[in-house]
Amino acid sequence: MTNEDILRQGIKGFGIEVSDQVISDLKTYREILVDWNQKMNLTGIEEEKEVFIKHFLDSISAVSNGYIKDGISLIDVGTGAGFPGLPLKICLQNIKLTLLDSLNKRINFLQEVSSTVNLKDVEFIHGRAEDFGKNSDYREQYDVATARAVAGLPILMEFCVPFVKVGGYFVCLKGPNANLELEESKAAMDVLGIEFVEKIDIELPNEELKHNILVFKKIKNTPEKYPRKAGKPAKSPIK
Ligand SMILES: C[S@@+](CC[C@H](N)C(=O)[O-])C[C@H]1O[C@@H](n2cnc3c(N)ncnc32)[C@H](O)[C@@H]1O
Repeated sequence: MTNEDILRQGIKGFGIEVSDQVISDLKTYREILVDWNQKMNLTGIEEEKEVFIKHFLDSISAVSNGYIKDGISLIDVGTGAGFPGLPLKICLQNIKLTLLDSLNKRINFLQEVSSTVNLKDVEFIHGRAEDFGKNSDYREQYDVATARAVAGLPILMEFCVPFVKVGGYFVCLKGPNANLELEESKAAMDVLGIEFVEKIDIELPNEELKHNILVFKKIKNTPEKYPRKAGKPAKSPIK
């Protein structure tokens, strides 16, 4: 199977129609990623097949069970080189996407990819989740918040949940320790106003490591006190 076949079939396996344009846009994304990675640290992997599976298919797997779909508003917190937000947007072009990261160089990269592949309705924010989660233009404005590889779960909840509307979802991509992290996050869930919905096991082609998606539903408004000031959630996670 060619790398392109792996990508195409993988996306179809998550229930998404794949046009030639989507494949071509993802290939362009990888080329810009490899190019900019020579000048700044964006990713540890560059090889085409690895990027397709570990970055693109892993990101797109977040559509599983339908919480992320065309037309919703989504904020990707600590998006780095755009994962999972940007591959999701390339596949589902009517998502209203906000990409947030505290490193400005990464934001410049994301703008370059988005304009090259002609994405509409993407907002780029250079800043910390703790600051923007207090800003009324962003607070409780999103159908879904996502995050991958940003922080331990209780910290991540404090970063992400303030952005989600009541009735919306926090969809979090996690590795093999998801169950343990979930156990450690009970207090944060209570305080921030979410309930656990489900853990989805994800299988990716040629991948031995288990990936999980944890889904939480927002059931009440997050108290004004949260998120606490920048640095505080990581220093003393809610317990
Ligand atoms: C390990 S990278 C992961 C990037 C991407 N989500 C991925 O899966 O490849 C973590 C990213 O989170 C960002 N980050 C960490 N803490 C943050 C915060 N409090 N607010 C915003 N971004 C943050 C970092 O700048 C970095 O780009």
